Amino acid sequence: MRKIVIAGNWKMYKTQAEALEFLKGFLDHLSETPDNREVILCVPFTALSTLSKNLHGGRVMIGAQNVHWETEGAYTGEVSPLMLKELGVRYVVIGHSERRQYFGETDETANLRLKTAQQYGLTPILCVGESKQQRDAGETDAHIAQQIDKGLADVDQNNLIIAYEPIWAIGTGDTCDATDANQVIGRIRSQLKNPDVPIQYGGSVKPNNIDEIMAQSEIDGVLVGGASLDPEGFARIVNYQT
Ligand SMILES: O=C[C@H](O)COP(=O)(O)O
Repeated sequence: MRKIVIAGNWKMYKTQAEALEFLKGFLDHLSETPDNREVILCVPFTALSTLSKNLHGGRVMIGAQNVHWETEGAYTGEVSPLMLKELGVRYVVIGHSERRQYFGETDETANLRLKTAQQYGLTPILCVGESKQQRDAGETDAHIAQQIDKGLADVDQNNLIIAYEPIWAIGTGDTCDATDANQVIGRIRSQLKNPDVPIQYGGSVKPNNIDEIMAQSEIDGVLVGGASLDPEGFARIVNYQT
């Protein structure tokens, strides 16, 4: 059985104090859920240490939102996989569309980050997805196939999560139709060497659409942006009903 992975991506939100405040409310609202449901909070670098100390040994795990491909070096502003490991980080988001759009991330740099993350025992979450323009031009599958092909070159598919995030659905409230997302994810899976890689959907996931999204056969979890900032709402997403 493929595992289910529910991850929050806080992006550039929450100070340490706000992160602690979130945690109190979030843990209070989490119900007992099946063992195969992994829960991850991907938070800013500045909140990793605090969350790690306060979640130690619990069921909620910590993820970062980026990692450099070298262990150390003269790379001002970057953070290495060793630095993340030391803080108890287990997961790292790689190749998010916002990193591609604003910070020059490419399939090639995502590939370097993926390989180094795995080398240091981190599980990467590789983000892929098409723009509105690409979707309208009928280029969704070709674009994603290229992101997967280049991004996963020489990558171990036994320690990997993929997130399908149509760019036009991110932060817009314009969720991709669940059956449509299911089909795209099915086609991504058919391109993988390991069909058991968990594949998430991301893009305007909310407490009121999570049940429908998770009812789809190919969707193994969600990567949640805005709705993961609210403790009660994100707990509802984690506690989705089957
Ligand atoms: O990483 C998360 C995605 O960018 C989705 O963000 P959103 O849930 O705010 O649309």
